Amino acid sequence: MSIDISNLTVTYGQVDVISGLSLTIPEGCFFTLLGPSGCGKTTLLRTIAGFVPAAGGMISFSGRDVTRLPPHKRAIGMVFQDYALFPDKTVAQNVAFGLRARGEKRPEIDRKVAEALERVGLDGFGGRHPAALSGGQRQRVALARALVIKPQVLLMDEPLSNLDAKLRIQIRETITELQREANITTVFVTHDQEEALSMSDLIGVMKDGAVEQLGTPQEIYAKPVTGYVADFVGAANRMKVRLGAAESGMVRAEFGSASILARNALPGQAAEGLLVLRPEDLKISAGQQDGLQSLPAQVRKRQYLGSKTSYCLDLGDELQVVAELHGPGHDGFAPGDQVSLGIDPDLARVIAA
Ligand SMILES: Nc1ncnc2c1ncn2[C@@H]1O[C@H](COP(=O)(O)OP(=O)(O)OP(=O)(O)O)[C@@H](O)[C@H]1O
Repeated sequence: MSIDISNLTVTYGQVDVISGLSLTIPEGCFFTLLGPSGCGKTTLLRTIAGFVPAAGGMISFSGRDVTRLPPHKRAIGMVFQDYALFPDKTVAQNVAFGLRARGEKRPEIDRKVAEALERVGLDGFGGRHPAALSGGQRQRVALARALVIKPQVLLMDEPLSNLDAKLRIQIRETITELQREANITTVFVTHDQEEALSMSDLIGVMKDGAVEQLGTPQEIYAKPVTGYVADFVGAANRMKVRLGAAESGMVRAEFGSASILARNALPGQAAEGLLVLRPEDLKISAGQQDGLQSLPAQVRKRQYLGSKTSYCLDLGDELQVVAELHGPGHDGFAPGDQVSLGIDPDLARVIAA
């Protein structure tokens, strides 16, 4: 099923939380809504599910208008942050719930429940109650319950947030494996950029009830179109720059008394822009580096992080950037050192200010 959202408006009281949002999620896609608390991710997900009514616009699943349908008629499976299991039912009864509601027969239910539990790695746990399970196991039960009804669309609202870091990575893998196996169109809500980047086919970065940028994880990370996206996904140095002459996709970005060539990712002609430099794309050396543009800099602070070292560098004119070095000798510079900051013009981008 593809999901088509067109001109959607969602209102709480008098306030439009989502206004005129349009979005297409292709069939089989693992789609993530990523954004900070309060940007409207959950509201959009719950509107797709049918728990929150649309005040305007249309939602359709592969061409079928579902805007006015209640959740149980939308063929969706849903997984919540707090698991939402029935505490007085066993694991097997929890997973069987949707099949029972559909009036399926006992042997068929037992077979499907056993198969679903096996797929999420909970073979033999059917007789336990949720209270006798760990958080990760509970979320696996919730996943089995959502998938056992063979939904056309899987909707997940921060399903990993209550789990510790190690479990989160394990369940992340379980979810993506099951999603790929069933090729089920999935909408996943998170505020965690690592989850979004590692799991998704497509990410919609949300801000104030709108999708600010839609793209693959690689596009969102390497080619953010606004400062908001650059800042929210990964760390980024952002600098207001004046723009000099543009030439074949490149533009001269001027700041303080220095300037560099950078990729021009601005939609039109502009006098100003925002230069975005990822810390890991910057190089530091004692002298000029081949093929890179060099700026004189002084090490202000150094933070040793084991696999890498993060340096805060003064560029003069009260400008600072953070550069991260990896590989042998990454901690080889000290505060006060005069260095050369190397910038690859292809990895420096100017976007709208
Ligand atoms: N039932 C409600 N009544 C009124 N306002 C609401 C209601 N639910 C959410 N809101 C408001 O709508 C906006 C979007 O909330 P939503 O829960 O969709 O954001 P979110 O991005 O999912 O945030 P979080 O990550 O914190 O869950 C917020 O400003 C929130 O305060």
